[in-house]
Amino acid sequence: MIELQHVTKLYPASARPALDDVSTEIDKGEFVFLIGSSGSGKSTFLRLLLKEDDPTRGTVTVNGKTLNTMSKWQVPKLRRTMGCVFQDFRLLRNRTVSENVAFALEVINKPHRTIKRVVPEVLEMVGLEGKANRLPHELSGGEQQRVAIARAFVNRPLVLLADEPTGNLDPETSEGIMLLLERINRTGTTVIMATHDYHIVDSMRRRVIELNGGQITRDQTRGVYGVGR
Ligand SMILES: Nc1ncnc2c1ncn2[C@@H]1O[C@H](COP(=O)(O)OP(=O)(O)OP(=O)(O)O)[C@@H](O)[C@H]1O
Repeated sequence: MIELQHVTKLYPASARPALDDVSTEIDKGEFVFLIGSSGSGKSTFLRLLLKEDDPTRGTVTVNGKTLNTMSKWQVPKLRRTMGCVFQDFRLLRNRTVSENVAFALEVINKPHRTIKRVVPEVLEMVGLEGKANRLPHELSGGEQQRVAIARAFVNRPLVLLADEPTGNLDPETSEGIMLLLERINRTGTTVIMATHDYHIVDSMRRRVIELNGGQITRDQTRGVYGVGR
């Protein structure tokens, strides 16, 4: 479902490639940890999957579509099949919890009656059913991340990309977030998560792809974070 073939990404004015001849495949329904030190290329990897950037060389395929040759007007359709979660939550500050989630459906023109039905369902799934009318600043960090996950998942994406989703959270709260991502993964959604959190990687024992200087140096099923931490 996701394939990178000999992908190299060189940013302008940088001597070293952010990704250097990366080839890998990720199947539907997999849960993959993307690990590696700061600057190893994890975010670049995720950005290429979203076509936020194009590779300098090589091809990126998502769900049977080659992104390199995809025209601009097709990009929103691609992104509709992918949900994203970030370390800093990125919620709309002046919108309530339910408005934040509803917004993801409004922008793709879902009918009002669908939005009214689906938003409470997904808020219940993430454990926020009593907090629909709160503003983001009235929530804890873990709760804000749950809203972000609800927003990313409400459209039932094929893939969920998470860039350090537990980076701002304490270990206990992180565990709750991981249980939620596991639950989403069990619905058949592919989850790709960039992380530095070795406790999480070691306890979950899922596929681990390690990047080092833009190259894949390890790809292990049921992997651990590794010795180099
Ligand atoms: N827009 C950009 N312009 C120039 N260089 C960039 C840009 N984005 C990233 N880079 C460089 O590409 C390399 C890979 O960066 P990337 O953000 O993908 O790493 P990362 O593994 O996600 O790091 P971190 O764990 O710190 O988030 C780094 O050397 C970085 O400086």
